[in-house]
This record gives sequence, C-alpha cells and structure tokens, in this order.
Amino acid sequence: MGTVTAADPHPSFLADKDAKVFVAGHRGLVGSAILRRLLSLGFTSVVTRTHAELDLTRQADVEAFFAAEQPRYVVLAAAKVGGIHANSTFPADFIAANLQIQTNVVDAALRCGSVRKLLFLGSSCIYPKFAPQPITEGALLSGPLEPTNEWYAVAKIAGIKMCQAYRIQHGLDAVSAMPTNLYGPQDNFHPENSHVLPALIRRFHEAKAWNAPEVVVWGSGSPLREFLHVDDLADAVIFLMDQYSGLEHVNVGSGSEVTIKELAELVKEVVGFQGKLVWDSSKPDGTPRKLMDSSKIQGMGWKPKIALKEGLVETYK
Ligand SMILES: NC(=O)C1=CN([C@@H]2O[C@H](COP(=O)(O)OP(=O)(O)OC[C@H]3O[C@@H](n4cnc5c(N)ncnc54)[C@H](OP(=O)(O)O)[C@@H]3O)[C@@H](O)[C@H]2O)C=CC1
Ligand SMILES: C[C@H]1O[C@H](OP(=O)(O)OP(=O)(O)OC[C@H]2O[C@@H](n3cnc4c(=O)[nH]c(N)nc43)[C@H](O)[C@@H]2O)[C@@H](O)[C@@H](O)C1=O
Repeated sequence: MGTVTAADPHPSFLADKDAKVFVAGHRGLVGSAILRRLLSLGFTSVVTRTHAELDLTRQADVEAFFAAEQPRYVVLAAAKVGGIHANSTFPADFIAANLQIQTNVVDAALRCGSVRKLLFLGSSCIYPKFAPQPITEGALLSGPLEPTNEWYAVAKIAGIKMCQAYRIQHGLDAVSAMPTNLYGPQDNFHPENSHVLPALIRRFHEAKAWNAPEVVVWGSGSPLREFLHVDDLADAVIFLMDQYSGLEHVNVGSGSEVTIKELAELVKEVVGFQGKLVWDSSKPDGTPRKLMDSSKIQGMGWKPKIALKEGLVETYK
C-alpha cells in the first residue's frame, strides 16, 4: 500500500493525499461521511459542490466543471435517494435523475482526462426480490426486481454497467460498491420519504415529546433488513478506492439482520418511548429479506466495526 513500482507508476489512493478528490453529494448521509473520513485521513484537496451550485443532471455544466477542476479521483455519492414510499410514489424522478447524474459524471470523468479512479455507489436493491440469501455479487440480473423500487434499481444497475463498459472500452478505472441499508448522522429524517430508520427515530422522538400513546409503524413488521453505519461504509469506500480495481461490483454489508419489528422495538428503547406500536398494514413491506454476502470485501481485509445498537444510540444523540 502506498508504494510506487515500475509496473504501477501511480501512488495508491492513500499515498496521494494532495491529489484533488471530487466527492459528489458531500452533504448527504454517505457523502458527508466520506468527506469526514477523507479530511481526518489528511486529504488536502477535496472538491465539493452542492446541488444548487452544480446540478449533476445537466450534462454541459458537469462537463464544464470536470474540465475546469481536473480531479484525479471521484466518489459518486450524489443521487436521488429515498425510502419505500418515495421510491414507489416518484418512479419517474428516481429513474431519470439517477440515470442522468451517473451518466454525466462517469462520461465527464473520462472526457476530462485527469481522473485516475472513480467509485460509483449503487444499492442492495439491484438484486432480484427473491435472490438466494445471503446475496452474492453473482445474483445480479438473475431474476425479477422488487416492484416498490425497480425504477431506482434499474438506474443503479445501469450505473454498474456504465462503469464496466467504460473500463472495457476506454480503460477508465471505474469501480462500483453496493451498500446495504445505511444509517447515521446527516440522514434524511423526512416523515414519509425517508428510509425506515430515520423515519422511526423521528416518529418515536416526537411521540415521546408529545406524550402520544402510540406510534404507527408501516407494513407487517416481518421483513428482514441488514443495517450498516455510514461511517463503516465510508471506511469501505476509502478501502476500495485504495485497494480495488475490478470489473465486478462489490457488496458492502454488516452481515447482521433484524426484522422491522425488532428494529422498531430497538428504536423505541433507545429513544425511551413508553407507549405501544401499531402496525399499518396498508403500507408495503417491500422485499422480504436482503442480506448481502460481503465475503468478497471481507476477504480483501475490510470489516465493519459499529454494532447496530451502538450506532443507533450515537445517531439519536
Ligand atoms: N441511504 C441508504 O440507506 C443507502 C444509500 N445508498 C447510496 O448511497 C448514495 C448516497 O445516498 P445518501 O447519502 O443516502 O443520499 P442523500 O439523499 O442523503 O444525499 C444525496 C446527495 O446527492 C446530492 N444530489 C442529489 N441530486 C443531485 C443533483 N441533481 N445534482 C447534484 N447533487 C445532487 C444532494 O445534494 P444537496 O445536499 O446539495 O441537495 C445530496 O448531497 C446513493 O447513490 C445511494 O443509492 C446505497 C444504499 C443504501
Ligand atoms: C436502501 C434501500 O431502501 C429502500 O428499500 P427498503 O429497504 O424497502 O426501504 P425502507 O427503509 O423505506 O423500508 C424498509 C422496511 O421498513 C418498513 N417501515 C416501517 N415503518 C416505516 C417508515 O416509517 N418509513 C419507511 N420508509 N419504512 C418503514 C417498510 O415498510 C419496509 O418493510 C429502497 O426503496 C431503496 O431506496 C434502497 O436501496
């Protein structure tokens, strides 16, 4: 790590801390965690733009930005993101914005000529609804998708294929990481459009503050989900930027799963809400289970460090 040899004249990512790194989506859950990690590691030239400063769906603006900034590394953590309700309510926004953002960024990264490595972030929803568990990278495109988020999933699958195609045809070192469900600071706590964990933290917190007798939780409570703290994901992203250069995408999960009922009980305990849970069966369950097989990245030497309860307590604070 960090050495320069005749076969590979470039320093590794972690030995190149003065190089310009563009973190797209640096104010979001994932991008902010990656930014914190890069700065704590001593990276000196991290470039960021808010959505208002640079709309990544606009091709000409993205090309002009890359031509002017000439970044050496790119982490693509900007995307149109949301939970089960947002995904099923705004399918056009989810497919269009994500296809546009990733196509513009990957293509501009090639055209500007300065990019040595790019990492694209997908999601575990790329896998078939009934994929064998735990889900290996090889399960991609082996069956039908979960209908509540298929539009987003199709865009993310296209992102993986875009990175592969640009590697094969143009030699661009573009890699893809597929995280499981994430949580942590800077999450989106919108009451309807967020993911389950921030939604429940908010709902239990408000119910406690208002002395409400009950909290409504969506679906049946039986779906299983795997959660990873975003600081662990940020660690994995830096690890892959430094260590991985391959065609296939890489799963990043925690390896442990809970039912939504267990999760709701845990959030209730962490927040200190005393009332009862009521299940709203008119809301969709989504995929019944999506535990990732993360043995590929673990085999390379990365592993998660933050247990769910510990991460939840920190996030609630
Ligand atoms: N959250 C999760 O549970 C999971 C997330 N992921 C993946 O991680 C990545 C990041 O997700 P997450 O951090 O949760 O998302 P957030 O919604 O928290 O953040 C998204 C970021 O993208 C930026 N953005 C959105 N649209 C545009 C645009 N048109 N132009 C420029 N910037 C834009 C936003 O900018 P601004 O703040 O300026 O508005 C924001 O910083 C995504 O690719 C997602 O698929 C994968 C698995 C699970
Ligand atoms: C990361 C992944 O996230 C999304 O998939 P998801 O895992 O199904 O997302 P979710 O977090 O919204 O829900 C998880 C489970 O939890 C239940 N649930 C209970 N109560 C609330 C609740 O209050 N809000 C939400 N959102 N869900 C609730 C909900 O009914 C479901 O059974 C993708 O669309 C896509 O964005 C993606 O890639």
